[in-house]
Amino acid sequence: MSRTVRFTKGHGTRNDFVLLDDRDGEFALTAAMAAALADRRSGIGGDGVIRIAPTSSAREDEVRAQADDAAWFMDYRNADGSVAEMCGNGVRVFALYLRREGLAPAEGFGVATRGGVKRVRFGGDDTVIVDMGSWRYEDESEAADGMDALVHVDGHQPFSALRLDLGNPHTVVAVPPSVDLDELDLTTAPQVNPNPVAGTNVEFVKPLGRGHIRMRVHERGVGETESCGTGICAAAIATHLWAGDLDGHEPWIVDVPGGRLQVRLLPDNHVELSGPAVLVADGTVQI
Ligand SMILES: N[C@@H](CCC[C@H](N)C(=O)O)C(=O)O
Repeated sequence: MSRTVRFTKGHGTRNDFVLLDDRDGEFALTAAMAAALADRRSGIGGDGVIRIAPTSSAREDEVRAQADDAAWFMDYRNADGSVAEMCGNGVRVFALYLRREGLAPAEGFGVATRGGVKRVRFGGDDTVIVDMGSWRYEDESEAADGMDALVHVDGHQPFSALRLDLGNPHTVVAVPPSVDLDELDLTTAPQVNPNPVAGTNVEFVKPLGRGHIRMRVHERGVGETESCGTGICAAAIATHLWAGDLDGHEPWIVDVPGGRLQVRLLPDNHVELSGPAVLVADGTVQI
């Protein structure tokens, strides 16, 4: 059965999403539906597709359990249709949509995700600030010297990297001074060792100055994107760990091809992401 659904196209530093308004919790976002909508030629186009649904209507028990803290669930799928636990840019666009529609308090609120409840608030000029929760090492025992993986990109010696969990998996590469970040071929997925069973997002980082880095990212389930909020947080955390104590130099500034975001490292391993979100267009689509 096909149905007509309201959609909004939005982006956060050019990491773009198709938002589907399912405020009554009436349909499921399938892999095929997400991939078709995200297709840039035959669909609407996006790095991901987000269904906006009441948390109480979620199929997953762990998500429904968040309903007391977060009325709305960000049901996220990558452009290839795969499910992701969390999306740092997506949650900011999602929050802006809820505010515009009057579905959530303008002063801030919790958003339910597969990676737990994320608290959002608004700055000026459609800046959305999100407490991404607490990060952890993928494997703390392996990460003693700040590196616990190797990443292979065509034409280069393997790069050392650190695996971090921001709700979703990340592998952050410290790009050596001899390698030009812009020259890396990210048209195919970098090979990561140890091989991550559930896949990983891979961030390539260069320092620009104290508390300031530049990053490119290859997203799991998408390919190279112009920005990735969880990846930006992972990159700032990894660089902070590699650099040692940089107290007094927060927030971190992270430049990506799609723009600039800020990251604050908070107590209890919490990390806060802040940057612009934009709602571009509204329409309806048959699904
Ligand atoms: N673009 C997102 C991350 C989206 C999910 C990711 N591709 C995954 O599969 O984990 C962000 O802004 O964080």
